[in-house]
Amino acid sequence: MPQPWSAPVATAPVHATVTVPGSKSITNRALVLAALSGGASRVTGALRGRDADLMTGALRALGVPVEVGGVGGADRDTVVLGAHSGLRGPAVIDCGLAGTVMRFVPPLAALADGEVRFDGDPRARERPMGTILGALRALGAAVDGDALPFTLAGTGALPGGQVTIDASASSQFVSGLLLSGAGYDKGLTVRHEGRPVPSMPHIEMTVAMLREAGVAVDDSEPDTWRVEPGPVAVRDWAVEPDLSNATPFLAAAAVTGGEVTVTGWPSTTTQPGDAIRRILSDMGARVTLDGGALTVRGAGLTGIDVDLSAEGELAPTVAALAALADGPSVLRGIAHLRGHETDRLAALAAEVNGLGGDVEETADGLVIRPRQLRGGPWRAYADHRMATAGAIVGLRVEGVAVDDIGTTAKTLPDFPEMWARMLGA
Ligand SMILES: O=C(O)C1=C[C@@H](OP(=O)(O)O)[C@@H](O)[C@H](O)C1
Ligand SMILES: C=C(OP(=O)(O)O)C(=O)O
Repeated sequence: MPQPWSAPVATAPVHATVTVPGSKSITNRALVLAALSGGASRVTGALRGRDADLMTGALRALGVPVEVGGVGGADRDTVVLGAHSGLRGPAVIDCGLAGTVMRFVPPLAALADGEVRFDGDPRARERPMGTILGALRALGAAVDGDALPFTLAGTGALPGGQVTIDASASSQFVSGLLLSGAGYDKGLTVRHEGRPVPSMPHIEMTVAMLREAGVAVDDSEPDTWRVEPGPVAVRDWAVEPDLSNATPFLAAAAVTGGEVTVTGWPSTTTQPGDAIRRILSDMGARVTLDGGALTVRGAGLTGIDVDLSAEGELAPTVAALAALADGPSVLRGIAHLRGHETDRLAALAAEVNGLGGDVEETADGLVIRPRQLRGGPWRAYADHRMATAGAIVGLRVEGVAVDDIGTTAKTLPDFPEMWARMLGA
């Protein structure tokens, strides 16, 4: 186990300008679509982090030529994909703990010729997979399990057609199927039946990027998505900064009464992280977006009653803010967080309460009553967002020690250095 990381306390209001790396969600969609196109393409502004490395590793394993860092490594945030004449096995895919790899690559591998074996981190074996593997079987694929590890025996083509799933545990079941659906003989119609699908902006991101790649998608009927069969256009992709990963830095302004600007904020986006503007403003911060610069000025911090079903990724940041606010908060609509990198509802409650807090789990969220917190250990549970939530709390509570800050490398590889720079260290 690495040494615990002593979260730095902000001894003064934080004033900083921060640039965050590329969006995990956009990077990994762009990589899948680029691989499906079969042509040579570039992804610029790409995330360089574990989840993106796992995705490039998966594509390479399936026979796609991939150069990370541009040709010859000259451009750090560029991924160059070479032309290829089809995906092929045998291959072994390491999904790590990346939802985007474990849910986006099997539908792609269903088009490969040969056997593809999938596995991941110990916790990845517990994350929900049965829905998407069942859907692939219904669409004609031979898959031998309902969770990691499993093997998919590809024949180079998939009949496709119509499938009904319950995607209430993860929007990634829908996104994963849609991303590769144009490659199936009959295309693909996915119908959702069950409790509401979480993280809908992520499905909108999938649909928008498919259309940008020339794929015809019909999403006019609620809970139904139709992807027509056809080619995926060969094109280059430019990745937006990761807005969810910007939120711990913006939170630093809110909890210290400081001012933090994040550069490159898109004026329109499908990223759910954009909702931090509304959330921080509802909690009392002043939020302005001016020419791509998003600035948060802290001015008191009130509690909030918020449904995060569309932007569950923000729950750890919002929970950390709420623990430091001056009134109680309720976070709702996030039962599906129990299937994330860790059970985030249990983890947030355990870690804040471990510092003397008062957090109660509900069926679909958290009730957070701010208390005077004391220093102590903060477990990250191999979850990048649990680690950054600990860092936020540590700005105001002396002696918070995050057991594994390195886990931020999933999507924010330089987090400790970025945090120190923000604090002027
Ligand atoms: O499609 C995506 O890129 C993602 C979808 C969401 O998953 P869930 O719907 O499982 O929450 C989100 O939480 C995850 O971080 C990324
Ligand atoms: C849930 C998350 O990740 P994953 O893509 O692994 O599902 C997340 O990043 O908050």
